[in-house]
Amino acid sequence: MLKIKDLRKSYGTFELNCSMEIPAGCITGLVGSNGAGKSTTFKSVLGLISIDGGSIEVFGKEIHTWTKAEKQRMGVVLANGGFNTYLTMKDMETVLSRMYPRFDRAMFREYCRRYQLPADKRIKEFSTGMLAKAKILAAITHKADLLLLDEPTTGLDVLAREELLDMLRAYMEENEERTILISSHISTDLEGLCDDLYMIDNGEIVLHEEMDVLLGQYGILKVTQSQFDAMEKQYLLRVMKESYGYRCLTREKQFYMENYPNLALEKGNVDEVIAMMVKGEAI
Ligand SMILES: Nc1ncnc2c1ncn2[C@@H]1O[C@H](COP(=O)(O)OP(=O)(O)OP(=O)(O)O)[C@@H](O)[C@H]1O
Repeated sequence: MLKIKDLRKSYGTFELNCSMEIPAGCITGLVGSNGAGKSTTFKSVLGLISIDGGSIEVFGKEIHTWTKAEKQRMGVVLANGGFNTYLTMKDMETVLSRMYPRFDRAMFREYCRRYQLPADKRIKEFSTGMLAKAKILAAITHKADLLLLDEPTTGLDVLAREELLDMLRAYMEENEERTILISSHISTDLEGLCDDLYMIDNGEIVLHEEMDVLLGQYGILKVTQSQFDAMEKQYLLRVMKESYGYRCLTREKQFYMENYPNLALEKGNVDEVIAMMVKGEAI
């Protein structure tokens, strides 16, 4: 559905260099800290910035060959901008219905009602959470095949985030070919939503893993110096020195559970895996 190959973009000392494949029918997450390159990746895919190299293919076509038809098949939320806040939701309904043949007016109105988004108030007067919801509505109500969502949950409280994630799940269930690429720095959002996860750090993809594998097979070992010296290290991805000895990230939790039952082993969540991938040393 979306293929990014050796995408390069430099801003001064920052260099983005990434490859990703987003398969149809999947929700893929892109997680990374502030300034890691998430928005730059999204803007590149959308052709909003010029790139320094690499190729980007959506629906089997390179971005420079896209026509209106390809653009209409995408729904987008940008972290910053990309949204005319002088409009009201009523104006937005008119704009979207003109832009997109598949715009679902009934769905738009139903969600405006459910989210208590007033029809006649300018969007620039909305609260942060209301704006986030309005952006999502604009992205999903034209039945897009591919959603590109850059930090869509920013500014939402816990309940509103859950609502939004449920909305995305429902969106996927309507058609099994639908595809989402979503970025967030709230990893719990991605844990419960995504099938696949990319981690980006300082412009580079440092990990690509299926979510089930990440949550099921990754583990954090906390070991003393002597335990570390004695243990098998071939299944360790990263190691970090700690006051008690070492913290180690493994992708083979089961191996250590079976062979070293006395070692302290924790299930790794996405945040811990990210921290280890970024701050730990490769072994
Ligand atoms: N227009 C620009 N001009 C100069 N530097 C830029 C520009 N846009 C982005 N950058 C730089 O590129 C790097 C990556 O920024 P980007 O916005 O892609 O990160 P991000 O992962 O989306 O971060 P955040 O989570 O904070 O939104 C940063 O160092 C940023 O300062």
